[in-house]
Amino acid sequence: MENQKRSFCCVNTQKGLEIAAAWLGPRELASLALTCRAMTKCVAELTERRVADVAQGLERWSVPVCNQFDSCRYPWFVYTPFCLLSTSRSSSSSFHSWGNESSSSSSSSKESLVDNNVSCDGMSSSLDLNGEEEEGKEQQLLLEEEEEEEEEERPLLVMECGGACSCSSNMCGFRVTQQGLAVGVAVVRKQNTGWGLHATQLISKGSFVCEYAGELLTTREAQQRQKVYDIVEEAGNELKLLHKKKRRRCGSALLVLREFLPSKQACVRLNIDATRVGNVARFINHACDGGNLLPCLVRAAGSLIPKLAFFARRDISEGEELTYSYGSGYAGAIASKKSQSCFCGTSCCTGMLPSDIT
Ligand SMILES: C[S@@+](CC[C@H](N)C(=O)[O-])C[C@H]1O[C@@H](n2cnc3c(N)ncnc32)[C@H](O)[C@@H]1O
Repeated sequence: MENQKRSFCCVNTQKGLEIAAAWLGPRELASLALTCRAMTKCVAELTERRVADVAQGLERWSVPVCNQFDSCRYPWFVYTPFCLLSTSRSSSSSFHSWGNESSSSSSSSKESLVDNNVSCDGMSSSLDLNGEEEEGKEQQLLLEEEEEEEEEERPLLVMECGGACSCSSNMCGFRVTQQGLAVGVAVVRKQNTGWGLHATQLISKGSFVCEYAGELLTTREAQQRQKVYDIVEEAGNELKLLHKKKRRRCGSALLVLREFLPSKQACVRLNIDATRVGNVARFINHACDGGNLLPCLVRAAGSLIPKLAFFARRDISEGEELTYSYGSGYAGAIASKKSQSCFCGTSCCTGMLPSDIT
């Protein structure tokens, strides 16, 4: 298939040169031919590098791509291991415009956002120190505790050391989500769900997998972008219908993250768009049964903005697809105008993907 594409590209280049021959002199034509050949080589090399490592060398290990299903390449996006401010953000926007859920409660919720006085002592209460039992895994989640609270669907909040702590960022065991992707994964294409993220190693229960990295947007920006994604998707679908091709989703990856007060009232809303700038988490698909990943809010001491991190809900075997529930109460994809069918294949599948229509 790849050879076929390369020869198609060469034929096109040859045709282009034949057409150009009518307009250009022999010297100009020779230099154009050289440029074309160099560009073809460059594109081939770039494609090879993209397939060899989605993370482009920015993670501790490479993330290969596997597509044995069709000839589709994974969507182009800029890789970032961590969240970034939106590139389209105006400089006058303040942090607080990122998403307080209600304008009336703005002052109190702003205060609750800024939590700079968290000490290392406080952190151990929300984390399980497995160091005594298993060497090398200093920080794991107390999953048993989470299971007990599952009925309430309360988000798990993890506190980590950060800029406000005096500990060393390399040595501290309370910074597990701060080093990027923590396990071996591959991006794999499947028939109904498109690209997905699969484990390439055994991941033990409670281990940190990765964070959901992307551009941080204001709610207004997020809503505007989602409208554009919907239009693009609709146009793409119409084109495919016209050419009698199978529908293929554009796979926007805009996620709404909510932090709740103990009263269960949402106080912070973050919009993370991994569609154009993101990390491997943009490939994680939904599963109605909750999947094998547990999304958690992580707050680092001294950092104003919480992040969404995924931990293994149970032992995950090599080759298994990584999934979580988009409708887990505080992390969900922003709604498309049209509802999307779910193909998670679990016994409790509702048939539709959960979405956030706000
Ligand atoms: C964050 S992206 C996940 C990666 C995506 N599969 C891709 O190919 O880029 C979310 C999109 O994946 C698709 N998706 C995720 N989970 C799915 C599921 N269980 N069934 C069908 N489509 C799913 C939907 O199109 C959704 O809008």
